[in-house]
Amino acid sequence: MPGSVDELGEETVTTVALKDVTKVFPDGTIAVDTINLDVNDGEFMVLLGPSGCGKSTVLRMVAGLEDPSTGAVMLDGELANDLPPRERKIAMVFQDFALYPHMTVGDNIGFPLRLAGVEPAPRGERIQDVAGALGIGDVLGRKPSQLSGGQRQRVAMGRAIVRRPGLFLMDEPLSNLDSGLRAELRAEISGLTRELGVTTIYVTHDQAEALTMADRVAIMRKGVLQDVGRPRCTAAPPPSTWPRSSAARG
Ligand SMILES: Nc1ncnc2c1ncn2[C@@H]1O[C@H](COP(=O)(O)OP(=O)(O)OP(=O)(O)O)[C@@H](O)[C@H]1O
Repeated sequence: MPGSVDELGEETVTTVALKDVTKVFPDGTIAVDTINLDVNDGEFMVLLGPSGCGKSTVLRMVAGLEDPSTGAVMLDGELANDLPPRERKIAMVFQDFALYPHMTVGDNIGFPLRLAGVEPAPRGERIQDVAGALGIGDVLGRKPSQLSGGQRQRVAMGRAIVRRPGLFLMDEPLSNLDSGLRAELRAEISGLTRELGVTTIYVTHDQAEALTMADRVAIMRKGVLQDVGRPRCTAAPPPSTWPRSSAARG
């Protein structure tokens, strides 16, 4: 099944399926144990669990930064286990986002477009659009060192979405920010990804973050997927009250 086509005419990925995916590191650590998970087109899926439960390893396998030991990573219905990261057409934002310090904000955001050979005029327009949507349109001429932490994180997001990816992976992107800013950016991220219709997998250990942002939450513990479900619309319930699937383990 083909993915969608981005505005540069390239195919992008919009669905992910993990089939019996296990990751055992060379030292014997079982980081991920027989996980099955489908992420649908346009869905905001949150992977939630305590530190060390294997969330990042799942994300890294989807990105192609780790190979599964066994099982299949499917992108748009096709086996992607052997596909190198840059051929996966996926955008990523990590906790330790790295901006290019010598470039302005505008050049940082526009860098993926420059690499793709997009002409300066349409590139500038697209940078303006993305920066406007992220509320950083007035700092495009600054260097990253002249920005606040929240602004830097917005630039990293802008750089990731500027090519309108079909799939967006985020690993604890807000964990270095203070709580007020985290709440603000949470709303922005979920609003923006929905507006763009981009399929998103978002990793966090923060339950409030998961419940406020997710279409569905996948709860992990000790490498095992314990449950997948929709957060309630009303006040956030504690995890113990969540309906448990018959397949739940551990
Ligand atoms: N390269 C590696 N070699 C050996 N063990 C590893 C390696 N990378 C991760 N692990 C182990 O795999 C397990 C899962 O790690 P992972 O980073 O996926 O967890 P996490 O849920 O994302 O944690 P955190 O929220 O702290 O980032 C942990 O026990 C970790 O120590």
